[in-house]
Amino acid sequence: MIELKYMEKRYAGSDAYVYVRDMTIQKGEIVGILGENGSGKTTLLKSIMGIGEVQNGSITIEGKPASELYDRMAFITEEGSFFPDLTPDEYAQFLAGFFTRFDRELYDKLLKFYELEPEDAIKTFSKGQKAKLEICAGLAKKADYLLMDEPLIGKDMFTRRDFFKLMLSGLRGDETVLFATHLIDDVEHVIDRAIIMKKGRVAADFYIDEMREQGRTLAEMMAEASGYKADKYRDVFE
Ligand SMILES: Nc1ncnc2c1ncn2[C@@H]1O[C@H](COP(=O)(O)OP(=O)(O)OP(=O)(O)O)[C@@H](O)[C@H]1O
Repeated sequence: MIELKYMEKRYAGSDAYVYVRDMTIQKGEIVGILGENGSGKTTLLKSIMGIGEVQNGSITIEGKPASELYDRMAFITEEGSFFPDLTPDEYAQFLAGFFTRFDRELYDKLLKFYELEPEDAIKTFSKGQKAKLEICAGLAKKADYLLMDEPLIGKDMFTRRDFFKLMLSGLRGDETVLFATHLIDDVEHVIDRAIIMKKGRVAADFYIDEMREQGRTLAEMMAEASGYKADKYRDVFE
């Protein structure tokens, strides 16, 4: 279980402010963290991972700080956590030494699936290939808490589809998955719950089953929670 209470995050030299009063994410939930650009999705995920200091409040995972559970947590981001001079093979050796559950066999199978060359320097990979490597590493960590920040951005349609199939097939069922994305059509059928951020606050938090029972779609919920106005663009021309 992930618990946040009165979390306040400010960045030096910026007015940005992310505040979460009370949020509990149960074990086994697959949660979409949604919201417009700059709404606080990455800040929320990084704070849960214990990356960067939060000024106030508490964030615990199973009652402990993230630093005590590092080898049961994985964070897949666009930025990547690999060292560019290493090869995927060398990167795996590093990961195996650091993450006790690292599954080398799965990692190698994923590399093969994504057609990534284990002996080439990572710095020679394209952006998409680097992101795929990050997915291989993240999934092979066999983490209980899998946090992902836009792992699908810039990926072609087939890569996105495969990603969900790979991720969901590899889960045991008790992992907690947090998924920050703008690709709501892709995640609507994958997530159990949606948390919509707006200007650093939680604007909506609901279960997808309840949403469907009300005959609503994620796109509608997003537009409502974000206060999106379809004709706002006209202001530019007035
Ligand atoms: N390193 C930083 N220094 C200063 N301000 C920051 C920093 N990182 C984020 N912010 C600010 O914090 C707010 C939340 O940013 P965050 O990256 O969490 O949003 P996001 O929802 O992930 O956005 P996007 O969808 O564009 O990736 C924004 O106003 C942003 O400008």
